[in-house]
Amino acid sequence: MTGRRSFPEESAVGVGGFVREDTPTAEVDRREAVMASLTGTVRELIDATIRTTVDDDEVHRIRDGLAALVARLRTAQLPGPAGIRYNAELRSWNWGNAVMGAANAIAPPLRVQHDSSVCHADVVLGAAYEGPPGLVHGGVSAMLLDHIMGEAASAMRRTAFTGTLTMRYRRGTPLGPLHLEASIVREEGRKIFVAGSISDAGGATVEADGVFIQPVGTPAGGGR
Ligand SMILES: CCCCC/C=C\C/C=C\C/C=C\C/C=C\CCCC(=O)SCCNC(=O)CCNC(=O)[C@H](O)C(C)(C)COP(=O)(O)OP(=O)(O)OC[C@H]1O[C@@H](n2cnc3c(N)ncnc32)[C@H](O)[C@@H]1OP(=O)(O)O
Repeated sequence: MTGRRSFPEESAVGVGGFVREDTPTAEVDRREAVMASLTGTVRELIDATIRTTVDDDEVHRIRDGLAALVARLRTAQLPGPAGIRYNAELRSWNWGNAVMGAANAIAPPLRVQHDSSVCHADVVLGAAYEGPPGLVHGGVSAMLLDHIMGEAASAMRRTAFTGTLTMRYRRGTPLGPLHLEASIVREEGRKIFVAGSISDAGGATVEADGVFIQPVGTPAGGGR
């Protein structure tokens, strides 16, 4: 143990949704790096579990060792999902997010770059994302595109929920290095139309169109 105080502050714990915390950005950054290092190892654990060929007795010993570690993590837990948190400087963090959460080993994680009109991300998908043999599960492709297209729609300044997501699986998406892109096609009132794609070295494997909707009462955020 490092002797650091627990995170987040006791008063900030809430269930789901947006949670305001008074944690300084430097402390959020520090804790995020600590959690990301744990998450990276858990991600390794997932891959190693899928691909292991150790014998049954060794599997049972490893299971018992892991159960003890789970019990240690359970000694201090949020009462529900991690939600989205933000501080007075509007530094936000959603460490449980299924696609980019720093504390979620299921997340590849996707690191989205925002250029002027295009969001893009490079990611390497391993054995944990397999659907057909050697290929990315179609639901995983949809999940990743939903996220990057949602980020494109929100431009990190407004809330935009997925209304409709249409996928075209042009050919199998191989596990390994992939490139994702998303951009806004047009806007009509609260509706934001977005196009997205996943590509390997040979070009697009999946293309998607999405309609993202700004919920009533949320800030419009201003022009792009
Ligand atoms: C300065 C302030 C900054 C604030 C910044 C805050 C946050 C931004 C920051 C970061 C965000 C970062 C990243 C985001 C990343 C990823 C995003 C992931 C997105 C998701 O993973 S999110 C989960 C899945 N998603 C849902 O869980 C939605 C459940 N659902 C609903 O919450 C409602 O269903 C809703 C809101 C969709 C609509 O509800 P509603 O009441 O507003 O809609 P309403 O009936 O008024 O229709 C209005 C017009 O939209 C058309 N319309 C309606 N529904 C449609 C649909 N489904 N498809 C196509 N068009 C539709 C109508 O046809 C009409 O069109 P028209 O006006 O032309 O007639």
